[in-house]
Amino acid sequence: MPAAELPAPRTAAAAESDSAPVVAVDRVTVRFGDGGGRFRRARTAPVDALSDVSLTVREGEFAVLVGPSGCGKTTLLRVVAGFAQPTTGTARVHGAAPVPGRGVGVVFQQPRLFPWRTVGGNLAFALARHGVPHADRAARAEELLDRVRLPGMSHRRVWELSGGQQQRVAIARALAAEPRLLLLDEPFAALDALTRERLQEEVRTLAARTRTTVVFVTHSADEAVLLGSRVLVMAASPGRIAADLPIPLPRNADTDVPALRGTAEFARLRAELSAALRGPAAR
Ligand SMILES: Nc1ncnc2c1ncn2[C@@H]1O[C@H](COP(=O)(O)OP(=O)(O)OP(=O)(O)O)[C@@H](O)[C@H]1O
Repeated sequence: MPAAELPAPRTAAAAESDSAPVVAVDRVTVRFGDGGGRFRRARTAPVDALSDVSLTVREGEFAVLVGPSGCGKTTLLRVVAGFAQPTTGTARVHGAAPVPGRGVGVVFQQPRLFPWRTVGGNLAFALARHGVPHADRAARAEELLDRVRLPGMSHRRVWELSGGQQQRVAIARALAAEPRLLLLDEPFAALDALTRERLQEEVRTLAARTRTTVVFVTHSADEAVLLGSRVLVMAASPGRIAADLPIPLPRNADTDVPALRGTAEFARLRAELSAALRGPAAR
């Protein structure tokens, strides 16, 4: 579809600028290694994985963190999830210090499912932790599988599924707790190119339909532009946010996502992001 035929975009700026902050990261520094090892040779210089990072993600935004290896993307996501504590500064999710698993769904590069349980068993475990009564869990698991396009797969064993199907189950498990915030750390990096494209399209549509706030980590500029309502370019040594690019592509539940990849606007934004990744601020 040529860019001229695209429906008017509901841009990040227009739709989310006045919505409530879901994530508020304020002047966060994370320093690993204090150089205080007991033996001189074991001492290493401290690493500022993040230095003075501030970030606000508002309700309904799809924020993508992109940047070179070691620039602190995973560390920032772990701080927001409550898995890592800032050395200085504060992180807040819905106004409170983040507690792992509370109101936040997390998806990692590897699906990390229980291999001895069925697909339904994996989802039932997550639903139980979320307080869903036993009698309701099978029906809820089926609903979740519908949402990730795996209907009727509840009785399958995890090892019977492809990598892409396992990652869909991991996404369904993250959705089990009805999170208002979804954090994804390179969830498609281990998948083949076609599966990856399909899952990108599904996650984009799912987020648009449910208006879930998302923070997504990737190395891929294509993935960042396709998925994000906004892309945060990070740079290393020390880890920091070097640029914040709005992505004014259409984001509705019925947007034809595959067609977006072929538009002139997508190509323009992709070039803009590449320039930002190579630019002086990102070095
Ligand atoms: N637990 C740790 N102890 C010491 N250093 C760490 C630890 N975790 C991360 N680091 C360092 O912090 C920096 C940022 O790491 P992080 O994993 O956040 O980067 P990243 O951008 O996610 O990298 P990648 O894209 O390769 O996954 C790196 O220099 C890394 O070596």
